[in-house]
Amino acid sequence: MKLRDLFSDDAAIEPQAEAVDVKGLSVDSRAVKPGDLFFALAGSKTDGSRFIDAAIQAGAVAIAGDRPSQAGRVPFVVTPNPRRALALAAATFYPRQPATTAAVTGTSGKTSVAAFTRQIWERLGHVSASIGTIGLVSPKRTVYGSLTTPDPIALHKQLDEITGDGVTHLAFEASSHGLDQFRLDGVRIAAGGFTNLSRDHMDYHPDEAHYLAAKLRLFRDLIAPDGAAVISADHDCSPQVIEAARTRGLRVIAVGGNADGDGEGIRLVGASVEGFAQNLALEHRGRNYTIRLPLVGEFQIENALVAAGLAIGTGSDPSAVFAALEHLEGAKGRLEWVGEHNGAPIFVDYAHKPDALAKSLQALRPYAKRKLIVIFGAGGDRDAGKRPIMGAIAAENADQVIVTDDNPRSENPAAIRAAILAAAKGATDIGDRTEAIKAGIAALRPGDALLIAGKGHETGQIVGDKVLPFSDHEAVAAALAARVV
Ligand SMILES: CC(=O)N[C@H]1[C@@H](OP(=O)(O)OP(=O)(O)OC[C@H]2O[C@@H](n3ccc(=O)[nH]c3=O)[C@H](O)[C@@H]2O)O[C@H](CO)[C@@H](O)[C@@H]1O[C@H](C)C(=O)N[C@@H](C)C(=O)N[C@H](CCC(=O)O)C(=O)O
Ligand SMILES: Nc1ncnc2c1ncn2[C@@H]1O[C@H](COP(=O)(O)OP(=O)(O)OP(=O)(O)O)[C@@H](O)[C@H]1O
Ligand SMILES: N[C@H](CCC[C@H](N)C(=O)O)C(=O)O
Ligand SMILES: [Mg+2]
Repeated sequence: MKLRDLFSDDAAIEPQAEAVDVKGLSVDSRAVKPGDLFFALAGSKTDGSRFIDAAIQAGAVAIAGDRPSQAGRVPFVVTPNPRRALALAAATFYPRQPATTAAVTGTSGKTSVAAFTRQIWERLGHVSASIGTIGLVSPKRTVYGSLTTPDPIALHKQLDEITGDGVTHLAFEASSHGLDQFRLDGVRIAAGGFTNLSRDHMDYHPDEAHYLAAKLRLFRDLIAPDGAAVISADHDCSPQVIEAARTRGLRVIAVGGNADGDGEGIRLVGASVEGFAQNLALEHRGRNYTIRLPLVGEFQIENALVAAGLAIGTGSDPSAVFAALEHLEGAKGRLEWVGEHNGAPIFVDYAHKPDALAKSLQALRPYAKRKLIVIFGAGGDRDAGKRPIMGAIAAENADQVIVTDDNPRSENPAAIRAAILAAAKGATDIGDRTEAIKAGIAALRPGDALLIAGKGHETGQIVGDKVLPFSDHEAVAAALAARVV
């Protein structure tokens, strides 16, 4: 592809460089291949412009960045926002995208909403995929991904491939990092969803306002002008998100108890727990629906309604969409029942931030007639401020707390646990997660319930720079099978 064709008019390209043939795109000098266009990006740890020489040495035929460089040996494209230019170039270079794409943002629930939206579309007969924290899930390929919102090159390569596979419908997660770093600016988004907002990623965003502003980019800048915005209406921040969507002229579908059931909204009229399912009464366009949602956890109602809204907002028939909710399966490790001991259920959940931990403990309270036990930790090299907050939430919402390790990374694991324990009176400290799980299960008596929080679908324990194989699912299965409990 010609260099000129990869940029919009705001990029300055010397006329003699316009026809340079670009064979690939790269943002990492260590991954540059001959023929690549290298984007020099200012990052959080270093600055890509320091690696321009290395990129040229590796075969880069052109460089793009916001400051002209002395590199001189290959053409340099000056563009005011290189990260956004990269996203648009990636969309041009890998041109195919599923015809219908929905994105979801919010502090919690993105992975679940993306999975639910894919399942609803699938049931309605569309070839569907989802991309996010648990990777790419599509009929022809399932690929683990390390980022919630992949970088634009990986993202558009994947969109192009799955479209070639026949995928027509895609739901994907828009993380605040992804939005802030313009990773998804090249995607044609027909509908965007918003779940909720609470403390997260305070190691990246300077404050909550910056965090919310990143999320609002989905509605302010990215959804197609004739697209839909599906917004959970039950939070303090909901009016602000709805306002942003209305200002853009998007079709707003509010969902939840505060939504308007007479019109576009999906109103939650009532909900009751029945075993491991919930019965919902809904109203949409003045019609009433009764649904059995086969999922544990009040928060899954919000996720299911946002997913339903995304399907309706992209043209699916409401009654078929609501009927599909009766078949939803939770995403792996999201308040997932993984076994029982002495008749007490054991759940694995990905709650690794304060609000999620509170919500999942509250969701399990109805299943613990006696004691609710929780095992959790906090990641190293991540927001340290959340540790005591999570400790206090566990102490308040559970009857027995075991603090353990969850990806200590470069930090001292005992120090992370100590920060949690300081706010969790009476908690037990068991660093080794396998031992903690054994102890939690051994403590179970009839009428109890156990929550193992923080790792969800993860299959490794990150200690230092090593990823040691570990899964909560396997640790539970091993403890139950070995009858050590
Ligand atoms: C903090 C963050 O978001 N970092 C992301 C960002 O890296 P960066 O640009 O800040 O990297 P940097 O190390 O400062 O380097 C700057 C530039 O120099 C380049 N470089 C660097 C060294 C070298 O030798 N040569 C070279 O060319 C780098 O490739 C980069 O382009 O852009 C990179 C490319 O897109 C991402 O891989 C990287 O994600 C890192 C690995 C990461 O851990 N991100 C996490 C925090 C993240 O994005 N999480 C969110 C949210 C999770 C959730 O809530 O679910 C996600 O979407 O996954
Ligand atoms: N709507 C919700 N409200 C509050 N908590 C939720 C909600 N949905 C999920 N959770 C909690 O958050 C955890 C993560 O859920 P999920 O993976 O769907 O969200 P996410 O936004 O993708 O999270 P992440 O950013 O970590 O990938 C769940 O295991 C549960 O504890
Ligand atoms: N068990 C994990 C969760 C990480 C979730 C990820 N989305 C992030 O915060 O970057 C940890 O704390 O290491
Ligand atoms: Mg996710």
